[in-house]
Amino acid sequence: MKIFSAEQLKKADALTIKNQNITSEELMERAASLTTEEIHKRIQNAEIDIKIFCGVGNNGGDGLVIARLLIEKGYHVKVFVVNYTDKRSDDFLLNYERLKETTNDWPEYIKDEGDFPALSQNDFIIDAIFGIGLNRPLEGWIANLVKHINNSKAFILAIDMPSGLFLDRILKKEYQLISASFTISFQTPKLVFFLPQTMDYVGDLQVLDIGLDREFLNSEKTNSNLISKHEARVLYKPRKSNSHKGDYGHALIIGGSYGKIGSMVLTTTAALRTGAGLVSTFVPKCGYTILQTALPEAMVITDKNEEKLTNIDHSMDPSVICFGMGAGKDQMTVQAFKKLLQATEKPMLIDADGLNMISENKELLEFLPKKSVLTPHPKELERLIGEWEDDFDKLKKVEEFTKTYDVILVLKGSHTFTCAEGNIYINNSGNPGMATAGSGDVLSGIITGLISQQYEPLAAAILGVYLHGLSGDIVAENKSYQALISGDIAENMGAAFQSLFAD
Ligand SMILES: NC(=O)C1=CN([C@@H]2O[C@H](COP(=O)(O)OP(=O)(O)OC[C@H]3O[C@@H](n4cnc5c(N)ncnc54)[C@H](O)[C@@H]3O)[C@@H](O)[C@H]2O)[C@@H](O)CC1
Ligand SMILES: [K+]
Repeated sequence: MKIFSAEQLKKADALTIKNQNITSEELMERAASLTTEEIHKRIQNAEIDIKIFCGVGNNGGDGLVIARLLIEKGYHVKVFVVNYTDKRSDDFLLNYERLKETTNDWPEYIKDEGDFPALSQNDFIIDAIFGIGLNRPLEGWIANLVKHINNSKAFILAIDMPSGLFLDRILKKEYQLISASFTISFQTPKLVFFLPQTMDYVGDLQVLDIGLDREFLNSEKTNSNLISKHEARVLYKPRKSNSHKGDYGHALIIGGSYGKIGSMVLTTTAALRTGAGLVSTFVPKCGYTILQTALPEAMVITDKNEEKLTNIDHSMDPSVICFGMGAGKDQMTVQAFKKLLQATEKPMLIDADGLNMISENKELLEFLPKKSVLTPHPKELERLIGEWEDDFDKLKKVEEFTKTYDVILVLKGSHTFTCAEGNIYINNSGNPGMATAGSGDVLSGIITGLISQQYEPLAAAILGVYLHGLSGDIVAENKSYQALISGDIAENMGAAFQSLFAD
């Protein structure tokens, strides 16, 4: 699903109104009635106090329509108008009049701290103060109102987006914004819903299709995309019935050191479970028996050294090389890695200590094969590209890095971002149970397994990240977040592939 900027969303609204020959007020009614249906579905006529805070722009207008429709369904609703300016949008005014016609209980006005209502944690609060029209940080009594709402500990539903959040920048900590329990957003999600610094303010997310102009949504260019099942599915390449293992490539997985051979087992299992035709591993001698025992399907070649990699002499022509898991950073290993990079032309996958070695020996960067996939977690990324001011600055630096070295960066996190060629693909599968040792090793194996099967490295990264999350979701459903271990993610790749096409 494409992710648009505020300007693009406004353009989409305007085009929809024109092409569907409707008024902006009808579009607002549509968005708000779909939202009301969702609320009704969830709270099922519960006897709770619903308190709706409405701004005086169109986000407030949405709030007024939701209030009217909820009152018509018999809910107990109290509306507060957050009077941050004397100007009102036309659709706010129109719906203000309509609300008055529906109920004799006039909305209360909030003009300063003295007007703040008492809130209880049993209230159901709807935040319709600001949406995509916010143009400066919240200040004065409005900021205090947001603090008051957040402090209530009530359930907060944000309409379109939490008030105070910007779509294109991160505010300094001192500024207030609504910390929502749930956000219902219109048509397309917003980038800030997925950034580590802002995602917590959004709570659970639901995006409602409000029927904006299809033509615009399909043709408008954007560089951010959310990858859900539909987007992942189109990347999948079915297997021909007339095929043999040679068609699915030969993956060579290199890494491990004394005490860290387990990471190699995880990566190798994942590459096999993802469908690589052949998988060989290259490990220090101490890994031989472990890998041969754990994975009879894999071939094992060893370094001369017992405990670490010193000379990667493989004399093969693998379809893809994956390097770094558990490799350590010994100087001899750095030299072996350098030689490997110099001798490799095909895109590689580089993870863990492979990335750390590059960060500590920046001269290695110039030998990176083009289109290689690098999979750093946040600390590894920081070592690689340096510190960033905030998440937007990070994305800018990541873009520069991927363009300079012509590589694909997979930024691992609760929402993993795959970045290449100025584009961002945000993953929408996975769960907190996957924050566990070895989860990244499994991801490396999955992506390697896909590249081995002739997926383009970028497609392999996007699909691999999605399948990794999907497998984790399947495991968590059966085992809980706590009991999920990374080997389970590799073992359940079969269920993940099946689930990719199950609706
Ligand atoms: N345009 C449309 O057709 C639709 C719009 N919708 C809603 O409309 C929203 C956007 O509405 P608006 O563009 O009216 O903008 P908002 O309602 O988000 O903001 C209203 C106004 O607040 C003022 N403002 C901004 N920052 C402020 C601050 N820090 N302190 C005080 N005042 C400030 C600005 O003058 C701005 O125009 C969307 O988020 C969505 O909720 C939906 O109804 C769907 C259809
Ligand atoms: K809002």
